[in-house]
Amino acid sequence: MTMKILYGAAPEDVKGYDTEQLRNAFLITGLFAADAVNFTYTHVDRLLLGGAMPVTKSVTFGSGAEIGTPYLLSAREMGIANLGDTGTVSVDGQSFTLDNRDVLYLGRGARTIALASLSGNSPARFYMNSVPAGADIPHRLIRKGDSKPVELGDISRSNKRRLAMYIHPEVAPSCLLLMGITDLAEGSVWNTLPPHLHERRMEAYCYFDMAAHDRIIHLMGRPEETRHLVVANGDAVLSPAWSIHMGAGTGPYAFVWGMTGENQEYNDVAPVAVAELK
Ligand SMILES: O=C(O)C(=O)C[C@H](O)C(=O)CO
Ligand SMILES: [Zn+2]
Repeated sequence: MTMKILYGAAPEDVKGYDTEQLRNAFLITGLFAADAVNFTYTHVDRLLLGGAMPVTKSVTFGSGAEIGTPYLLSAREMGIANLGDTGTVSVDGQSFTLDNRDVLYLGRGARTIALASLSGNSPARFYMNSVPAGADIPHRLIRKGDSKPVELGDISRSNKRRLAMYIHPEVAPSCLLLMGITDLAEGSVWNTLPPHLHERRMEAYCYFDMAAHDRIIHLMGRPEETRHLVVANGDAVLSPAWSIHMGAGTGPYAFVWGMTGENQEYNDVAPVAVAELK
């Protein structure tokens, strides 16, 4: 298991960042390496995010040595989304089978977590978000069919998409983690219109189901001074509370969004008109 640390950055820092500094601070790559578990610990609301792609063997994690607790989830909850083919997650002897776009909620107190693919030829790709938790909530598998769909956008504006809420008070409660998956309609390229800020929550996106040659142009920053990140398949971006987020792809894509902060009010956002962006 690897654990990289990101400290985050303030808007004033970003004013002077070149491309490499911006990417180092906000872009997380290499999450899905074969037979590895790669985590990034961020000081942005202490969101921990990670990826694992078991191919020839199962991979295990759960030690809290890196974060100063007996187990990684001694004081945390976690969402695990399967972005690949079928796989299993075994938690302290309890086994869950996750098909593509199923999400497993792990409550505080889980100790040893083993991840495996049904077939190494078409592996599972487990994407994980974890945040500090203040209560014990039972582990729960949320299948794609159990998620709450929300239709957004308009095909004539190239931004039609279906957002599916998984870890959300109306679907599967958690302490402060929110997690869902947004799929773009065929021919649509734009996500998250209108762009917005949510001062009370940070967010992370993981873009997936992209062709190797495609890229997402992910927009971030203060509305009056935006920046962009060029993002490849399987990469994640951090969106601090002060940053807008939206993006467009050069081909088909989907993304997992995860949030944490003061509340779980999905609609507690301040939209920004596109015409106000600079
Ligand atoms: O396409 C969208 O719109 C989204 O998926 C938006 C994210 O869910 C989001 O930014 C939530 O705050
Ligand atoms: Zn948002």
